[in-house]
Amino acid sequence: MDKVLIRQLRIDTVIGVYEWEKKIQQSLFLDLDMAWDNKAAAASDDYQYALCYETVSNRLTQLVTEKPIELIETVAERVAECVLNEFKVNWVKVVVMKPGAVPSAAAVGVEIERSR
Ligand SMILES: Nc1nc2c(c(=O)[nH]1)N=C([C@H](O)[C@@H](O)CO)CN2
Repeated sequence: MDKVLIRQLRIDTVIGVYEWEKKIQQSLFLDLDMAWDNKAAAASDDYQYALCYETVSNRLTQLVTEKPIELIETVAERVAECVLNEFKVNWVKVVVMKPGAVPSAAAVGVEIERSR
């Protein structure tokens, strides 16, 4: 299966369940695997057939920062829903990592796969 990938997309936003977290911005890091047939884009060398990782990244940054969210599970679900519905992707894997949330861990996170 062909894919378009986004790695370590940093999004600074209000995220967390605790009161102190609602007053600060923290970084999330997103990895996305998006099923996409890359043959047409490669054969034609034409951008119109490509799934634009820049457009997706910008949209996801807007989506995640538009209002405070408590759980990273919610972030992952909203991101997956957006990619499936707005970009006509049929399958997506989303990893959301929150570095620093557990001081003794490099990062903690969630991973989901969704399809339509
Ligand atoms: N499964 C989850 N567990 C926790 C979350 C979360 O989003 N998903 N969030 C927190 C706190 O916000 C934490 O990150 C503060 O350090 C705790 N557990």
